[in-house]
Amino acid sequence: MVLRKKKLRDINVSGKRVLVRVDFNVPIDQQGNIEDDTRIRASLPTIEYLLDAKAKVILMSHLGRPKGKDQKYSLLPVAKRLSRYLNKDVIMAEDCVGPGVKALVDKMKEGDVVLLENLRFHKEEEENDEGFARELASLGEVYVSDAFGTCHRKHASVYTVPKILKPAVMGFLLEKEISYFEKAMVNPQRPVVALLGGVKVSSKIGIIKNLLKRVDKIFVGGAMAFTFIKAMGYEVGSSIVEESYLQTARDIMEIAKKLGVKFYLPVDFVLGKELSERTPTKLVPWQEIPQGWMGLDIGPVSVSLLREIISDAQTIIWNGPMGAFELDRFEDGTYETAKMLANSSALTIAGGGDTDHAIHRAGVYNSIDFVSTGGGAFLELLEGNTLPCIEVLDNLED
Ligand SMILES: Nc1ncnc2c1ncn2[C@@H]1O[C@H](COP(=O)(O)OP(=O)(O)O)[C@@H](O)[C@H]1O
Ligand SMILES: O=C(OP(=O)(O)O)[C@H](O)COP(=O)(O)O
Repeated sequence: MVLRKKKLRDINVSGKRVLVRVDFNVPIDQQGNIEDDTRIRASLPTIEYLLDAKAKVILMSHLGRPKGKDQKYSLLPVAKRLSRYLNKDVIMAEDCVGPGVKALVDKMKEGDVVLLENLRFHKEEEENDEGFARELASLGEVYVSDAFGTCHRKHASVYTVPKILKPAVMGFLLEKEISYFEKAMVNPQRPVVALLGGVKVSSKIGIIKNLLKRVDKIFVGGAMAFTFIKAMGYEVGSSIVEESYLQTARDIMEIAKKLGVKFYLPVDFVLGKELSERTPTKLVPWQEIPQGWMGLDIGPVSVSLLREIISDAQTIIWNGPMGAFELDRFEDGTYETAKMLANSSALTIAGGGDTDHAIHRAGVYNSIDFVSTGGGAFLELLEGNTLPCIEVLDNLED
């Protein structure tokens, strides 16, 4: 992955219709209130730059996974929020393609902002339909990609439009995501420490294997730890275990040893009888989990161990909660991890949908160097995969 030679600052956008693919896929509650607008704020530098440069800004995004035109998934609440941040009108288009939209963008003036309606109201978006991509492309004179969270999807607006509409460049958010990722994974300051959590070894196996090649130390917490502990022959009570991954877990520990990567597991756990707020709890060392109890968070000694592990780190990468943090009784391990990163002088990078959520809830979002706006896209990068929509931009002729 390379940062393309031609950047947003290098092209002339003054007076031009600039079609910007953003990821405004934000959580919205039943009453239409935006629960977390991080992704909207993350694209403000690109939008504000374009407005300062006197462009006509046409924004497009998907929201959720609607089946057809379901107004529950309208981007109208996003237009209202954006309007507050920009302190100017954001004109909500009735659709994202069609004669009405064409007429609307044709009469835009410099400094106008139009938000197209949810791209996924048309199945052609996810089908990566070329005709649909051409219709979208015809709305602009310049293309800017700022939708990092969607870059792992080969969808029309983010994968095919940049092949049609030139010049096509990355927005500032995309550049920032890539440059932080490269600082952590390609040319990192060492020692590099990876902290992993979450539930399934099966879904993180590619990430663990890729990280083993790149980091100096790795700590595996969350429910994943129990597959490793069981693989070593210990009792884990009714904790979540992936029985079919026990050998994989042994292989991973063996690879770590061969590569000289220090591999750590939690040394104590907060247990519950069940995954519920009302369950009784118990704190035990890792080798003493009784029958009928499940590990739902890492304990305080594990938190101290983590503090020790990261004490000399120059780079820390975190993905996956250390426990079932959605329940108050099992939130401490995850929140302490978040706070530790926030207080560390290392370069700290985190990502993943639940990890992002946990960092917000721990109240330390602004103290971590970089929290990726991508869930799936960030995980793909951690796994060592390239993102198709970034590759498209990398491969364009300047
Ligand atoms: N010990 C545990 N038992 C049950 N669930 C756990 C445990 N540890 C972590 N989790 C759960 O893991 C989930 C997040 O995992 P994951 O999806 O891998 O994270 P991310 O979205 O950040 O990549 C959370 O819902 C959390 O409750
Ligand atoms: O929120 C997103 O992905 P994420 O939940 O993995 O971060 C992106 O907007 C992509 O959405 P999708 O997973 O419905 O294709």
